[in-house]
Order: sequence, then structure tokens, then C-alpha cells
Amino acid sequence: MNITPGPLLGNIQTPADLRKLSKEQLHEVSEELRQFIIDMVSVHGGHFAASLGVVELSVALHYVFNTPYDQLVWDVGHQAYGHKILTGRRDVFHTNRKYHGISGFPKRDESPYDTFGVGHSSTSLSAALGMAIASKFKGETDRQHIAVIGDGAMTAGMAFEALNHAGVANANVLFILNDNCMSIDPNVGALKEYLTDITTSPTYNKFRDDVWNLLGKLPVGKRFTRDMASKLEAGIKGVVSGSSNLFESLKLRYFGPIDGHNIIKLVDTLQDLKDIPGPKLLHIVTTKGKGYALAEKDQTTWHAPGLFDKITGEIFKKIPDKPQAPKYQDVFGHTIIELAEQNNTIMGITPAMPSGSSLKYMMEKMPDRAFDVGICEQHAVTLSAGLATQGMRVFCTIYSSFFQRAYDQALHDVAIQKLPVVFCLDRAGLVGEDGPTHHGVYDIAYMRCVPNVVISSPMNEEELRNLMYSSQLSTQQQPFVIRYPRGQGVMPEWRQPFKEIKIGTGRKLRSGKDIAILSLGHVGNFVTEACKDLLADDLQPAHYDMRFVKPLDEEMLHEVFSQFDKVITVEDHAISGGFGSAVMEFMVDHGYTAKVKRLGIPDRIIEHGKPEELHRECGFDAAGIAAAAREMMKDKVTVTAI
Ligand SMILES: Cc1ncc(C[n+]2csc(CCOP(=O)(O)OP(=O)(O)O)c2C)c(N)n1
Ligand SMILES: CC(=O)[C@@H](O)[C@H](O)COP(=O)(O)O
Ligand SMILES: [Mg+2]
Repeated sequence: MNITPGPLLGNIQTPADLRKLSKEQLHEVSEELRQFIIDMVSVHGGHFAASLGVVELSVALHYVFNTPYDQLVWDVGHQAYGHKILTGRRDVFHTNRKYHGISGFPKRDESPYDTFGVGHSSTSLSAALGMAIASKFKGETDRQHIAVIGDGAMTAGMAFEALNHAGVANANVLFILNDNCMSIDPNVGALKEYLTDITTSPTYNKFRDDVWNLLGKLPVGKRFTRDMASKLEAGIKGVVSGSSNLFESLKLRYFGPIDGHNIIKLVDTLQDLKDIPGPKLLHIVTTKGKGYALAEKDQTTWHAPGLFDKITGEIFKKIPDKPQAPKYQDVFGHTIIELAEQNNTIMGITPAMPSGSSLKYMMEKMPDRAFDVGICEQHAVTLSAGLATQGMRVFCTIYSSFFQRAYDQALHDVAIQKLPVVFCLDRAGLVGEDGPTHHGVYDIAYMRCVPNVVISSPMNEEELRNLMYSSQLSTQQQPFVIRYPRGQGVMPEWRQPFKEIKIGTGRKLRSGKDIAILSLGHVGNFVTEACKDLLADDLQPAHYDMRFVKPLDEEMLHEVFSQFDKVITVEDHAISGGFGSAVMEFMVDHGYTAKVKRLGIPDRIIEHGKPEELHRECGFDAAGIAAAAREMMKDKVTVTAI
């Protein structure tokens, strides 16, 4: 479908074109940009509501600042579609998040306007501060550094670490806090309440009006002098004394709150702030999903809705012709409730992903036992550890790639103390369109070296339920990782009675004689397919679903290496340090020799695309596994590990 930009947007290739327009034309540009985002995302998919909320901000920033010389960092980057469209990528925007297309997040090698690669939240303040300190060191006194951070991202420890430094770093940095009261789900925590207080407080609103009156009196052009800045500062002090301002207390000059959809106000304010040196924070208030009524109303659904009819707002769902297997996240979400009904020590924790992880079902049903703690993976893990010291059996559900944030906490606070926290690592493996920042492909490697930890992965829904069941039994007294992928499993009839799985035991799914294929997790289903293909050629593969990487099923591995001289391991994880590596270590440690081929993610960054495209690229889809098996059976060398 051909999507044409409006007449003003159609003439903007780069921000230099935008800057040729009058301030009065920016409202029209914003409307065209908003419409272009709606047109594109409805047809091509991607994140939606967050970009709509910062349309005016995106236009104002590129209008006022001399980007890319002035450096602009977007936090998370899921809201940067307007930025991408204004900075040279309008005509390729239909490739957004597609295989070999542009990335859904700012990315340094994609454009000089993308000053910092993002995807995980709360990095923007540190990155922009680093850039500002470097500019100061290099004597680039005219250079501006701006970070745009959401109220959700602001809840993370990293953001506060940066604020703490920025207040004393004496560098030229502007932090823009985009406050829309939303994370993916409604934002949570005391900071959110504090921001709401500021936004609704009559004292602050009076202050804001005073600032506007002051600015209004200034001559056009160089609107803001140092003299005015110090008057304003005195004004701020007057207003905030007695009702201390968090950001002022941290030695940042605080401005706002202002309406982030008023393009003229935004432009004027940014112009003024340009002339105020040092660390500043501008608080803007916006509506997530602005300009698309359904998105404004149900901001969580429209965070990333999938394809939709932009006129009716109908979100397209495939109509299944037969009963569908559920998503793994939903199996988790319903199973934890069943378990919690039987075991009253169970609690559920999610750092900011109640919908994504499906912990929301338990949060609704058992609000005193399941919590969203905001974007704060580190806190979520140590909080779980604290709860575990008191006898609670916590299921801490975190996306695999976000769990990277909490490595020290998992090691120092959980594993060393041998606390029986269950880590449900959702989105483990290649996640697809979100790309390299979100692929959860390192968790086995970084957890496998940690003592006391059980690491498991289910091949289907029933296995996930049984692993969850086994992880909370009183006989189980150590940290327990269960990793499972994004999306659907394979069993429409998934709600089977619980069965205990003995820790460190795998399953032999088929016997064979020519080659043994060992898999971990959902990719075992690809192996099942590959085996069918091989059988058609009269080849006899054996298939073992190992279920655990740690501890490995040693009895099963002795069987494998004593019976087979050709072995393939398959995992949706980095080959380096992963499941296959663990199997090879076992082989070497026990003096076996076999030809082993490890299939998984090679030692390079895998970009975005559909999961099937990425599995194919990495060679562990069913066809890739069958091809590797055939290749090994052609090769008669039997003693060298490759
Ligand atoms: C470390 C980390 N945890 C969780 C996420 C998932 N995530 C992406 S956007 C988002 C909400 C961010 O809220 P906010 O910063 O307020 O931006 P908004 O969507 O409201 O514009 C979350 C939780 C992430 N990207 N990174
Ligand atoms: C930007 C971000 O981090 C999230 O919005 C992420 O894209 C969600 O991923 P899922 O769609 O897998 O929940
Ligand atoms: Mg927000």
C-alpha cells in the first residue's frame, strides 16, 4: 500500500528542511507526522501510542536544536518513530522492524541522528550526560545534549544514578521528562504519585504561569538572558521552598510542567532553555496515544497493537481454523494462580511487564500476592530474595534480556545465599521484530557458571506447568530458572494435571541409531519436524529433550555418548557458553569423543525480523536441523569435536 505524507512532511527530508518553516506551520507538520505514523503502523506494525504522544516534542526538538550536532538521546526508543521520519527515514519507514529493514529503535549505525543505541529503558540520562561531559572536555561550549525519558523509565535505578551525577557534573545537559502517567501498563510507585502531585498542584501551576509571564515579556530572538535565568532561579527557589522539588534538590534546574502537545509553547521553552547552561530538567505532560481516540482510551493495548484498520480501529487477529495453543506467557499467568491457590507462600513479581508476562491475572485475583514494581529489574530480584528469606516462594517473572540488568542481584543476593527464588525468564531466545536489544539469548551462559542454580526450559505448555510445579515444592531449595520463548506453544490442551519433574532429568522422545539430536526448550518442536524429514530418507535420528542445562541429565548423556558418535545440540541461545557448550564440557570431562555440531545463535549480533526468518538465518529451524544432520551423516570423521 502506498502511503503518502502530507504536503509539508513530504518536503522534509532532514531537520534542515523543517527549520525552513515558520513556527506557525509546525502545528500542521505535527498533524501530518501523526497521520503518517498512524498510516504506517496500522499497515506495517510496531510500537504506536508512545510515538503519537511525542509528535509535537519530536518536531519541536528538531526545529529548535541543531541536530545531529546537538545530540538527542531517546530513552527506550519505542517512541522515536517521529524522530526517524523527520531524520531521513521517511521513505524507508515501511521497512520498520522488518527483516533487513530499519530498526524499531534508534541505532547508531543507522543514522547520525541516532546518537545512542537504545531498547532497554533508562539509559538516556547517563548517555547524554556522558556526551555532555565529553563536549565540555573538548571545548564544544555551543553543543547541546538532550535526553528524552518517560515517567516509566524514570523509575529505574539507572535514571536516578544519572540524576545524582548530573547535578554536580556542571555539564550542559537537558533532560526532558515525558510524563504521560503510563509505562506499558499504568505506571506505578511513589515517583508517579509525586509527578502527579506536581502536575496538579496549584503552587506549581502558579509557578508555571509566572514563568510563562516572565518569558512572554522577553524580546523575540535571544529570549532568555543570564539575568533572566537568575531571576527565574530565584523564582523557582521561592516557589519550591516549603514544597521541595525532587529535581531541584538534586541540583538540576527544574522547568514545567508544561503541555507537551502545545507546539508553540514547546518551541519557545526549548529556545529559552538552550540559553541556560548546566543541568536542567523540563517536565512535559503528554497523553500516550494522542490523536488516535482508541489509543488514548486504552493505552496498554495500543502500546504495540499489531496491524489494525485505522478507520474502524479493529485490531486484526488471525481467525484460527482449529483450537490454538496458548502463549507461553499465558500458561505462566494462569498456572501461577493455580499453584498459589495450593501454596500460600507463593508470590509473583514483575518489573513493569504485567501484561507482557501475564502476571496481571494474578495481580487482579490476588492483589496482595502479586506486584508490578516498575521498571527496576535489580530491585525486583533483590526484593524477591528478601521475600524468600521470610519463607515466601517468589516467582519473579522477567524478560530474559531485561534480566541481564539484574545479574549481580541474581548472583549476590539469590544464588550465593541459595534462596529458592523462581526466575521465569520470558522472551528467552530470538524475540523477532524488537531485534538485538531484546533477544534473550545470553541467560544460559551467564547463569550456568553460577553455583546453586537450576536452569531449565520447557518444550511445551505442559512441561512449563510441570517445571513451575516442581520449582515450588518444599524439597526444592535453590534458585530455579525456567526459560521460555515469546509467543505460542504447541498444545491447545495445555491444562493437564501437574506432575513432578525430577530436577536434572531429560526425556527421550525417540530412539534412533544414526545420530542423536539433543534439544533444550521449545526448539525441540523443530527437532521433531526435522526428524520426520530425516525418517523419510530412511535416516534414524534419536531425539532427547534434555529439559535442564543445569544440572545436566548425566545418565542420559552417558547413554548418548556411549551409543552415538554423531551428536547435534539445538538451542535458542548463543552457542558460546550455552546448552551445547555444556554438553561438550560433559563429553570432554568424561573422555568421550564424538562429532558434535552445536546449532544455536552464532557469535554475532542477530538483527530483527520475524522469528522464523531469524531461526532460518541461524540454521536451527526444522530445515536447518535436518540439513545439519544430513551433512554430518555424509561426513565419516568420528573423533573430532567441531
Ligand atoms: C530495562 C527495561 N525494562 C523493561 C522494558 C520494557 N518497556 C519498554 S517501554 C516500557 C514503558 C516505558 O514507559 P515510559 O518510559 O513512561 O514511556 P512511554 O511508553 O510512556 O512513552 C517498558 C516497561 C524495557 N524496554 N527495558
Ligand atoms: C519497547 C519494549 O521494550 C517493549 O514494548 C517490548 O517491545 C515488548 O515486547 P513484547 O511485545 O514481547 O511484550
Ligand atoms: Mg510514560
